[in-house]
Amino acid sequence: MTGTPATALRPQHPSARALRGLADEFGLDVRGDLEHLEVTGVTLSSKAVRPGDLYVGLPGRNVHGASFAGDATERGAVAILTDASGAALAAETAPGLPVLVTDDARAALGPVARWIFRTDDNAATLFAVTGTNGKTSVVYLLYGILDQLGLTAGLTSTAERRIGDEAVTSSLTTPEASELHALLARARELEARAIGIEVSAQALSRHRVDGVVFDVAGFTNLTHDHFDDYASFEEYYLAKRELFEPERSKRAVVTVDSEWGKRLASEVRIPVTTLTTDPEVAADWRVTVGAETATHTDFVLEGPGGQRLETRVPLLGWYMAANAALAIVMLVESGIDLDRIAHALRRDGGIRAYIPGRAERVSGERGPLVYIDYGHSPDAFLQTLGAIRRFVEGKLIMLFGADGDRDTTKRAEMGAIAARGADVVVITDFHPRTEDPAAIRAALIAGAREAVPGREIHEVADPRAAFRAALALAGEGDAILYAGPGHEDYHEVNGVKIPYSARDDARQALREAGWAE
Ligand SMILES: CC(=O)N[C@H]1[C@@H](OP(=O)(O)OP(=O)(O)OC[C@H]2O[C@@H](n3ccc(=O)[nH]c3=O)[C@H](O)[C@@H]2O)O[C@H](CO)[C@@H](O)[C@@H]1O[C@H](C)C(=O)N[C@@H](C)C(=O)N[C@H](CCC(=O)O)C(=O)O
Ligand SMILES: Nc1ncnc2c1ncn2[C@@H]1O[C@H](COP(=O)(O)OP(=O)(O)OP(=O)(O)O)[C@@H](O)[C@H]1O
Repeated sequence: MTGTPATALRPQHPSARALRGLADEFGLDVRGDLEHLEVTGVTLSSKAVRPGDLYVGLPGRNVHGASFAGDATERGAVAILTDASGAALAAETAPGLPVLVTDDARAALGPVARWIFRTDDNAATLFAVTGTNGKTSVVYLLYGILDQLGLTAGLTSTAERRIGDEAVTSSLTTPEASELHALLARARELEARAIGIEVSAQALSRHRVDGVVFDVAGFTNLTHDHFDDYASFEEYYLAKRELFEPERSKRAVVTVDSEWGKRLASEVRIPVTTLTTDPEVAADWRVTVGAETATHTDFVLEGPGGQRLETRVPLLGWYMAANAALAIVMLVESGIDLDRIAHALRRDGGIRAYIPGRAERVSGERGPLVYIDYGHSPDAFLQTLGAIRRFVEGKLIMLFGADGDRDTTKRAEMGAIAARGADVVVITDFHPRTEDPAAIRAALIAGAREAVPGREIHEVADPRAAFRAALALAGEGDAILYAGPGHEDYHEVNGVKIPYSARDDARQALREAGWAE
């Protein structure tokens, strides 16, 4: 893959630091003259280099970053930090560029970025959220509630990075460390009071949140996903548990609905508060889900010392109540009074939050309900289908595909869950990348047929045509769940990102069908 885009949030008034100071601070081996050189930023993508940056050349899966040292120099890099093999490459591609050498440049990136962007001076409360599903939702819920409390907030998610009104599109769920520290520095300039950060297992395994200590870390759940990166549930769990080490987070809020959550709560070495939606499970905080409708979910949150809050989240499904409750308990653990939160939510008639492409309703008042969702794991399918079933009495049609070049072991289960939970299944293409799309569809169909042999299944390769096929099968009182594309605006085939917004296309198809103006 390519590097991070040039559209990261970065400080607009960075203060320069002497490059010699950096070399001394980290005991780096120096090749070249650092005299009078100053550094104002750092990035690991040559394409994102700005004048005054340190370019960090990392060995990647595809290529060694140091081979782009020439590109970085042309864009104004003052030096390169890399490993020994990178130093040799840089000497060829950018002769004259000072080289700082370290054993493991990826591991050095976080602390180096922290030093350059001076993010040890950080006034914002930092929230981290991990888990297989619900991370994006929780950071948007944190952001929404903080806004209702009148506090300038920020977030980094799979969809976007945002500080107040300033936002850029994300390419990774968790930014690389240089991008993360740049964002924290920008947050300081904008006087943000709190930031919610989605932390993936891959980010923990790949040093992306190094150099940051979170005030409160939250855990949602752990279910089948990413078995291309982790060999087993155990490995995947251990990668996530890393977030709750004392070096990374000060306090934890753990949802203990799952066995993994219970185990995590028993293993962490930082103060931990627990939360559950399960009446059979003991926990510090309890969520009781009330009415679940097409537009909102009501819940009551009860905690230690008789603390109680009754509110509503403008999103679909019991799990959004669980996500909202996790966000609220994380805020309480950061020192905000539950009464203050309750007052703001009462004033506004509930939580105000918009989460792009998470069970987002694109249909209007007439015709079938249409939801576009980002769910791409078996458990996300199960939960979202279950949530829609609660209030839809008509036919439920599920449209989806599966990622190419990603965990292939989940495909049969995705097909099976769709066949069990929906009345009609429509299989289409979803980012086939370098795989044969027909083979991906076949694996999904095989899983669906094995689970429910008589289920009505349609196979339509093109997503636009597939959505129209699903719509043609639906009428008033029915619902379509289109899972996978969520907020995304492209479809990836053979390394090429073809523009495609499922949300825009679905709205267009609803107009064509006469269901919308
Ligand atoms: C496995 C993995 O995490 N790979 C990440 C890694 O790529 P890589 O090691 O293969 O890098 P490479 O393409 O060989 O390039 C090597 C170096 O050269 C640099 N380069 C490359 C080209 C160029 O023109 N200029 C340049 O500077 C790159 O920035 C990189 O530092 O470094 C790249 C630069 O930051 C990332 O874009 C890339 O993420 C890829 C796209 C990815 O798919 N990552 C997934 C697995 C991931 O991290 N997912 C999680 C979880 C998602 C979820 O929960 O669903 C996430 O947090 O996003
Ligand atoms: N608490 C939850 N439990 C189970 N499923 C959930 C939960 N929250 C959300 N989901 C499902 O997972 C989908 C993805 O949600 P969300 O984007 O918040 O998760 P995520 O952890 O950020 O995933 P990703 O890292 O892939 O972006 C939702 O659209 C919904 O189908």
